[in-house]
Amino acid sequence: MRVAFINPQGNFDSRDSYWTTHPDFGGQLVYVKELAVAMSGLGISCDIITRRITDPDWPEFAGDMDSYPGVENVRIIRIPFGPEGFLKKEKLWPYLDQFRKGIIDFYRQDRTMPSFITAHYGDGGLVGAMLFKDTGIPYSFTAHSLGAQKLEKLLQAGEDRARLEEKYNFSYRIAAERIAMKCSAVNFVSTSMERYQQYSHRLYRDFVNIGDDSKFRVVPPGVNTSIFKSEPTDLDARVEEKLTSALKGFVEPSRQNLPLIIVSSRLEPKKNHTGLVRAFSKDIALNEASNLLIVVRGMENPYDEYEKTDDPERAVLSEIIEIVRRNGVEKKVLFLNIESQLELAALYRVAGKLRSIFALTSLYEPFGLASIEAMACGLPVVATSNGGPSESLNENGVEYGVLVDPADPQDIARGLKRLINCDQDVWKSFRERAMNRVLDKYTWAATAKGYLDAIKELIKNTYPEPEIPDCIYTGMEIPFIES
Ligand SMILES: O=c1ccn([C@@H]2O[C@H](COP(=O)(O)OP(=O)(O)O[C@H]3O[C@H](CO)[C@@H](O)[C@H](O)[C@H]3O)[C@@H](O)[C@H]2O)c(=O)[nH]1
Ligand SMILES: O=P(O)(O)OC[C@H]1O[C@](O)(CO)[C@@H](O)[C@@H]1O
Repeated sequence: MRVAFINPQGNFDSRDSYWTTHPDFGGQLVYVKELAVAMSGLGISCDIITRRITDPDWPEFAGDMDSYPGVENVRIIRIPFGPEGFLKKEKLWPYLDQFRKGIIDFYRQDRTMPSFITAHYGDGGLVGAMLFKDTGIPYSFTAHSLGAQKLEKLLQAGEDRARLEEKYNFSYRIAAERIAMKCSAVNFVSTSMERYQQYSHRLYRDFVNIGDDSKFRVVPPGVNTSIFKSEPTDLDARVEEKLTSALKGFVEPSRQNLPLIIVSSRLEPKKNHTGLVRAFSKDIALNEASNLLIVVRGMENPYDEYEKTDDPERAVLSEIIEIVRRNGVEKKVLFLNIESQLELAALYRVAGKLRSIFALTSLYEPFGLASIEAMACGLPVVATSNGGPSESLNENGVEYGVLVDPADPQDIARGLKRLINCDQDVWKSFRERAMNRVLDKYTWAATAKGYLDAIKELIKNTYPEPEIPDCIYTGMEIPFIES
């Protein structure tokens, strides 16, 4: 059986380039690669179909085809569409019909055809629906993140609706998501709260029935336990040196053995680095007892390198540095340039020796692979209560991590202090529970099986012609969606 994975954003290559260096290279890439690799291990031919990017700054995405070393049965197929050059995900909407045509041409020439399509994010979901209309091949929709929650939380944080539209094109995104979830054979969700809470948002209410069991499958994602594990690797010593030198550079000698609060997320406003930094900076008991380590990519000392700019990643960084300076905590907040998931995992293990913790205090987090990866390496986690962590860190009254309200700096500080100030035994029991939780519940092999069980069942069914508005083929006249 052949399964296609539709990801218009591009960004897949054999070396996982930029996974850590750009805000457009996030969890969806990790999810799709790991799922395809695990499914191929079950004998399925997997095609990751994505954008071909002709851009001297992004040479890794220029070829038609690619693959992962040592992995059979997974093809990365790149289809050119839109103008030349790298485009951020928010700018792809007008060109998706070209992508659809390119995919169909590819399969005609290749003389193969997928039996099933998995479509990812709103843009992939829209293309899945178009392909279904053209070919009758059923598709699943995996949202990864739905626009409504991101829009809502950014508005609550004080952002302006029209500015948000300009930057994120929410109207296109939400219209695409509505079509994607309506016409799919099934919607894969990472938690049942994603089904009942995220899909029940009023902006989706008329497009999907969350009470319809046949439309949803809860399939949790996984952690690559050959990378994220508690056993040390050869890399740990090098990362320990890197951490020690950063501590020496940023932090006073008397504070270099304090526990670290580690944050490692895309530098994106919804990840709420600023809320975390504010909470840390203002709570003296907290910042006397710990240092805050912010993982960055491609820069050694943001204190020297930052500047006021429109680039969103740099803008988040500028805000962080302003809060730190305003509160006089420069000697308690350090940055570390981490270049791969292997280094990230090593950092978590090495930091564990200082009794450190991991923080993910996003305004809204649909699932949050980052937190379960840190848990797999033995770090207790403090995470947002908005979204997936409320399910992954809590089940049947057992706490696998500490949940906090990301909109309330005092609550963030409370959650952090609970793990920073606790007895060694309490920290250890959080660590043990966290590691076991991941091994029991979050493996990519289980994710692949969950997808395949559903797919096998679905391809037996026949599907009605979907009602897809023709405007999706023509640059889309999408109404401005009010919040
Ligand atoms: O220095 C870094 C920092 C991050 N990552 C990776 O980037 C991924 C980040 O994923 P996640 O924490 O899930 O965040 P997003 O990028 O925002 O991913 C979206 O898609 C994910 C998969 O569906 C969901 O878990 C998220 O909630 C959703 O926001 C993780 O695998 C990290 O290991 C690195 O490789 N290196
Ligand atoms: O921040 P948003 O718009 O909710 O999008 C999350 C998505 O962004 C990415 O992180 C990068 O494009 C995807 O991997 C992920 O699915």
